[in-house]
Amino acid sequence: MTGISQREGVTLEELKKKMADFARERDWDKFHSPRNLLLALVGEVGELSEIFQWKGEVPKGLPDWKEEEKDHLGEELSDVLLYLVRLSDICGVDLGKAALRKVELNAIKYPVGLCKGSSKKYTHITTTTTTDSEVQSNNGCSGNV
Ligand SMILES: Nc1ccn([C@H]2C[C@H](O)[C@@H](COP(=O)(O)OP(=O)(O)OP(=O)(O)O)O2)c(=O)n1
Repeated sequence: MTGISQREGVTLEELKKKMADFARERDWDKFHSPRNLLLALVGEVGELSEIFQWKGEVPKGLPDWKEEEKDHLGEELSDVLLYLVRLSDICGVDLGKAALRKVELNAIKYPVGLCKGSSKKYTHITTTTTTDSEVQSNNGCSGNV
């Protein structure tokens, strides 16, 4: 069977349709209510967290993980994504559009000139007038939190 899993890329729109077909074919639309989907999503986030639980910090790329462990991680990440896509659809939210808009809003909230190198919350960013050299030395956010 040639499915989307064999392809290089996939769109949120395709995933949305796959999930809608999956539910309709099983007569599961009645179960896919906003609240049920939210709880299912949170449950899957819990399963995702379990994979990392007690491991301490792990290096990016997970170089020491076995293939089976990475496959399992991919499955749990996918469950989270699929329920998120389905929840958005059922709530009538265009997730792709909403996410792009949010990225733009984030960029306004966290201007590079004030936040570079700092992980401070936007509510703690110094907005008082500073000289250019002050901005360069502390980026308006004094140190990481
Ligand atoms: N009512 C349901 C049940 C399942 N799924 C889909 C979305 C998820 O991708 C996956 C979740 O299936 P399970 O509830 O069986 O959870 P797991 O796949 O995580 O299995 P397990 O809990 O054994 O790890 O199936 C769905 O859309 N609607």
